[in-house]
Amino acid sequence: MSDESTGARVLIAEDERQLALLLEHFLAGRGHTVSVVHDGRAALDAIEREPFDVALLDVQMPGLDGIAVLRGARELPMPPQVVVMTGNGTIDTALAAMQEGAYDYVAKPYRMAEVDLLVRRATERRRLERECAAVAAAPEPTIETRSPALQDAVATVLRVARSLGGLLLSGEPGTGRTTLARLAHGAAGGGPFVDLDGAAVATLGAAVVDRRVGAARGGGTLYARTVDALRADDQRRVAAALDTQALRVVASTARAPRSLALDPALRERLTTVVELPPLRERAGDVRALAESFVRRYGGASPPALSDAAAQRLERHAWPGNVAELRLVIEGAVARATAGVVDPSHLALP
Ligand SMILES: Nc1ncnc2c1ncn2[C@@H]1O[C@H](COP(=O)(O)OP(=O)(O)OP(=O)(O)O)[C@@H](O)[C@H]1O
Repeated sequence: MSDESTGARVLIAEDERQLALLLEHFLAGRGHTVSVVHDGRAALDAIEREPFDVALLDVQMPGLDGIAVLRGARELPMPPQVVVMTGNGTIDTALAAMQEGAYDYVAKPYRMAEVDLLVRRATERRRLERECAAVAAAPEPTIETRSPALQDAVATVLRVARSLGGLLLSGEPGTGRTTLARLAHGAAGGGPFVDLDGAAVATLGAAVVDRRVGAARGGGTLYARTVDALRADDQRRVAAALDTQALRVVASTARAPRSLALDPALRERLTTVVELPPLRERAGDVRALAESFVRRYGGASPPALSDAAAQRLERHAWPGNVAELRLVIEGAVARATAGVVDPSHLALP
């Protein structure tokens, strides 16, 4: 990792070659290690290959634009801090980029001193982020549940986690598929956890599949979320990797296994199938999870969950499952007065 004294690893993605050259010279002169690419696809490739601290992305580039590169980068476990360079002075693109997780933006024409300051600040942010990630990596992902069906699902996942091979998690969004995939990975102990979002491959390009599969080699876990959105040939690539590379594939889908149309090569290699029941079918879980989230978000002296609020929560259908419940409780805790969460604090339809 770079710090102030050794400089940062900086990627410049800029299609105006003269400008890219100027930036490169300037930043190298400030002690940074600089790589330059001239289009979005090359930028994303570079970010996937090398752990840059900061990426300066031009918004308008051939192929993928800066925002698409930013999106792709944000999928990686430790993305660089992104500074977006807007060409036409429109603030809208810059704001959109910030919403997508960019660190900051700079409008052309800019002064080199501005870029210098931004790169230094972004590097500092990146250093802090790394330190936080190291701490956050410690707590185990947890599934709290009183539902026998979900308890069985967790037990099955833990049982098969140590062996390499394929696991299919079927459940509505927010039921804990990602959490279970991480649990399986943690139980297996070791190797990287690599996220491949089937729904994002269309934007990121098919090469991303090979790269993510490659990254999970050697005992790692490939989490193929929304696996049914992968094209058939990409599904076959994942299937082939299961035969030839030492990795674990955890695939997830919102579809029920019987209505899931997968390429047969992949389907037959996902030998363990686990169904996660939706929250509305898990008696007792709504209240127990709500109380757990109140404690989690309530700080030093968390409010109490009133009976009326618990009953209101239990009447809701939870289309977004636990993820939705978590957000509702987070908001309610912030709004709670007099140490009690009551129905008026719940933002429910
Ligand atoms: N049974 C559970 N106990 C505690 N926390 C849970 C449980 N199920 C889910 N969560 C939490 O709810 C949130 C959503 O879970 P998760 O991301 O695993 O769901 P998902 O099915 O992968 O949904 P998505 O694909 O939309 O992310 C996470 O913050 C997770 O920690």
